[in-house]
Amino acid sequence: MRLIIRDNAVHVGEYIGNYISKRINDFAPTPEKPFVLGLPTGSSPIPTYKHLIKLIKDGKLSFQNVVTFNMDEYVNLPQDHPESYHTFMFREFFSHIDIRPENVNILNGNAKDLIAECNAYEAKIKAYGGIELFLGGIGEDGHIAFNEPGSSLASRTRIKTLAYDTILANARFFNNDIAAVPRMALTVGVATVLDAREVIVVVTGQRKALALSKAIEEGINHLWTLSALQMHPWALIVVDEDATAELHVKTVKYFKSIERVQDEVEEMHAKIRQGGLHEPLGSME
Ligand SMILES: N[C@@H]1[C@@H](O)[C@H](O)[C@@H](COP(=O)(O)O)O[C@@H]1O
Repeated sequence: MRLIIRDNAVHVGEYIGNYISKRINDFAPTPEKPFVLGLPTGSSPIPTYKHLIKLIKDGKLSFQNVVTFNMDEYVNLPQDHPESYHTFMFREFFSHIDIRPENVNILNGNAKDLIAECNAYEAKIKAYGGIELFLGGIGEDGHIAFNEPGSSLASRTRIKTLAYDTILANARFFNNDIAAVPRMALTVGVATVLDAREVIVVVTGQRKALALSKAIEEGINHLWTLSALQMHPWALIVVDEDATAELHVKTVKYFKSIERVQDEVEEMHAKIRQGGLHEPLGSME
């Protein structure tokens, strides 16, 4: 695992946006071989979406041959509700870029058969040959997607009851009315995320600092589901200075020191990928 630290949330967004852009451009996707990208909602990825939109508008990147799978969606919230993740994704990202609508995949929280919906989502990801890069965010309790504390680390796409902490945290999007926040969501599982060939997680703000330290300085634990990333061979967490507040100075210094050789390692892997080898060599760190 690598940890990249930037001054603030905007610089985090620029870093991740540039990183994703380079990965897509190096992959050179085509309609037959699209780049499959997993995406999150939440306020943390907004600077990344803003930067990707800029790169696309500047002609440096295209989403014509990118297929996306979103992480989660509320259950029983109308698709056109201002706080549905469908609405969020089109408002913050998709309606500003050149993605084909048929390449956008978001779980349908209003499906008649929610279990069939989740199983079909997993099957569709598999049919595309898996996710190349999954971008994620975390909740204050360390959840990734909606994999709340106690989620199985082997979990797949399924229905989840939201933790009270998450309902409280998300009430800000529903006029601070706790009763208006959906109680359930459909979410990809921890194992669905770990199956991606590469995972990048954005963590910004001091309110995420405890979750970050639990996830990277302690052992793998289902109470902090982000910690499962320790099992992934190609994981990157990009954070701002505020999010490092609970980390040991030694941890911060270590990750800053290994960033110095990162460009060299990246170049080497880009060459390998261009040579047709899509499996990373060993692990990133
Ligand atoms: N299901 C989403 C998560 O995928 C997201 O990571 C989290 C953080 O949101 P924010 O970035 O606004 O703190 O919100 C929700 O719980």
